[in-house]
Amino acid sequence: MLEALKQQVFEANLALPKYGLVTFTWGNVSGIDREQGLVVIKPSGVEYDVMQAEDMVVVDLYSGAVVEGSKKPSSDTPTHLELYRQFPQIGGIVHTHSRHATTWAQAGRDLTALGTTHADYFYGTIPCTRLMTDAEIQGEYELETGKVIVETFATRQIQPQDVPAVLVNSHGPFAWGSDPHNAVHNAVVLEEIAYMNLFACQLNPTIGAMQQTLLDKHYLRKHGKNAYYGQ
Ligand SMILES: O=C(CO)[C@@H](O)[C@H](O)COP(=O)(O)O
Repeated sequence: MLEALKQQVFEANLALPKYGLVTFTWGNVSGIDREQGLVVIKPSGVEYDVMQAEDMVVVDLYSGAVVEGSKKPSSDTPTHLELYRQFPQIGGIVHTHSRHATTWAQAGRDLTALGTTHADYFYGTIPCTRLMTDAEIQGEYELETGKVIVETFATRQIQPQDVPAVLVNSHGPFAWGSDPHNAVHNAVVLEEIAYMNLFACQLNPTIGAMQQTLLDKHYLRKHGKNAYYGQ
């Protein structure tokens, strides 16, 4: 069942160490079959260099129950599932601890759009969430992490298809896209932007957001008026 999606998710997970986004077994990528209401995700704690496509775990979008696979699904599975349920346009999600994006997340700082590299992929600020409460952390932590991401986009009126990434405060980045490969692509660009912003802000501490006209030009020429993955 879902062999093609398992292969896609497997290859997307292998791209994380390839692009230097993870160390050890950190990070995870998932994909979704919305017709069947099933999510395929990386197994928990498995080294990338021994991982196989058949190790991918299939879980139910709504219950989170494992419907196929012998290994434990990623510890971040409830976060992925909440994002799929609340962001119906996305087809793939990636979580990493890529060092520069995680640095901004630990600092509790948004990634402001400072240049066209950002504008080509993200239509404005990439938000950092609020700190989670003790109750959220001590409760269903991973589910609550997903909820605080959704809350951030709702309260700041940011469309997830226009800004396919977030920094979870004190934790790290999540990125998403039309499929697992696209989600990883966005995660790689996010890390590049985090790296460049770090030095741009040091070189010019008073730097502000880029011109709206330039942001519009670069994002809309690539993604179109619907701003939905290049439509
Ligand atoms: O967020 C984290 C750790 O803080 C994750 O990146 C884990 O390190 C990955 O766990 P598994 O996917 O292997 O369960």
